[in-house]
Amino acid sequence: MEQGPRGGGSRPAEPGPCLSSQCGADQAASVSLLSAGGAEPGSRTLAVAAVLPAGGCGERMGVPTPKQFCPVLERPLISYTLQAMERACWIKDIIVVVTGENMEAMENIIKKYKHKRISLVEAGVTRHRSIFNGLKALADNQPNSRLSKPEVVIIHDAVRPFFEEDILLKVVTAAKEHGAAGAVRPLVSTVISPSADGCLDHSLERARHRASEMPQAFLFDVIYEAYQQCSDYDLEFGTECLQLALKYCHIKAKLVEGSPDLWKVTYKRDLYAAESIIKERISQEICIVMDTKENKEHISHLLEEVLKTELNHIHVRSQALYNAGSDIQHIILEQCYNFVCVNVKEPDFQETQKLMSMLEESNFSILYSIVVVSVHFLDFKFASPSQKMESLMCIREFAKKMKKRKVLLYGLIINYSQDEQKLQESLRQGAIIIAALIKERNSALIGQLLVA
Ligand SMILES: Nc1ccn([C@@H]2O[C@H](COP(=O)(O)OP(=O)(O)OP(=O)(O)O)[C@@H](O)[C@H]2O)c(=O)n1
Ligand SMILES: O=C(CO)[C@H](O)[C@H](O)COP(=O)(O)O
Repeated sequence: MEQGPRGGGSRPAEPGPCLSSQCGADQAASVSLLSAGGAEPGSRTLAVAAVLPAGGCGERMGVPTPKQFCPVLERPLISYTLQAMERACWIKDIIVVVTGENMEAMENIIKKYKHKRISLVEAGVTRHRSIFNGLKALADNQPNSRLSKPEVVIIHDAVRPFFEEDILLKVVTAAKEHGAAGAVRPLVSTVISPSADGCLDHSLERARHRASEMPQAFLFDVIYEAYQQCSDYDLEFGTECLQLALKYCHIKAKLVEGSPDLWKVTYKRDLYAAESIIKERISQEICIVMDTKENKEHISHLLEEVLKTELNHIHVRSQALYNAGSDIQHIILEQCYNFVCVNVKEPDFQETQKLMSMLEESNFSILYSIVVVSVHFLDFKFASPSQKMESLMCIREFAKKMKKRKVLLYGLIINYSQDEQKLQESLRQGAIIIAALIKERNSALIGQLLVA
């Protein structure tokens, strides 16, 4: 059964050229055609839409939830794909094709993560049938549709969350010129052909073949015509849209080399790989929140210096607590989801509490959990870490409360020794613990007090 498109977002008011990935979701709705050297001044704009098949059941994943809805860092996989697609503000409409039974779940995801420009269409029983349904929704003369036919359509699997705007631009530009285009990768394994008795018949020369990945893009009229003409056999068993354009419209697709991250999440191990990639990406920035920015001898600055040297692949910046409020939103918008809050004043937990209130007021990230490491100093020669721990026990309850608001809060006590060498050693140990907490984002460890 098919269903007409259900709008999940609003259409941009005025189409206009926009090539920056920074532009807002509602800003522009068309892309200037690119030459090899960049945007052609004065070139006319191109209406582009995208169809994302998301109507599969993920049999090979072997879990009850279809893989596109499986949580990765507590957020459904498909939300990452939509976020990546939305970054291309020149894509006018994004058609997500889902089964009737998952329609409501999809609507909730769109609402929760504030996805824009999305319309939902009901899936077919195979991937090709789902894509065809998505294309039908974009074709002319659809009753009660707010969608209009694009010149170029991108087709991209909902379960390929990692792609940059650059590859979208490349396939769209090539599709405009050649009629069809798709991302490809070198083969990892050699492809062999078995004979009926299960023995090797022949093997293909690996260097002469490519793995077909996504995204792909087509002149809309070409791919729509191909789907209208193709046989039931193609719709049932076909796996390659570029082949349909060749077979039915005699269009030879341009092949564009893509990045290794374009792979399709298929097996359970792919979910672990996806999680690692996302963790790696969001652990690249740390903001140290301290009570002062001036005194370079201050312990906060010593910690900042050690973090910079020990974690040299991570960008470390600092922010004075007294005026952090207005800047927190900005810091998160700049893709920083990690804060180290240095507590030097009494009572013990004051600075961290202040940072938490600021985070709450700033209506923080809806996309990723934020890690906050609450750092406390103590000279172990004069007081034992267990004494300090007692005074910091409130962190447990506080961490539980903040977890509900997508903040992962951990505590860290660092030995503030008068001995320069010992101090450097515990600061180094502290930096290693901070890096591990940020990298792992382990919710089982929230509210724990670690000692360096
Ligand atoms: N009837 C179908 C089947 C698949 N897809 C979508 O096509 C993409 C790529 O297909 P695939 O990886 O094969 O997904 P599944 O069919 O879900 O996986 P499996 O083959 O393991 O069951 C996925 O986003 C999937 O949701 C679809 O929209 N409609
Ligand atoms: O790579 C692709 C097209 O080039 C498709 O993602 C792939 O063929 C889908 O096939 P299947 O649904 O059987 O995994």
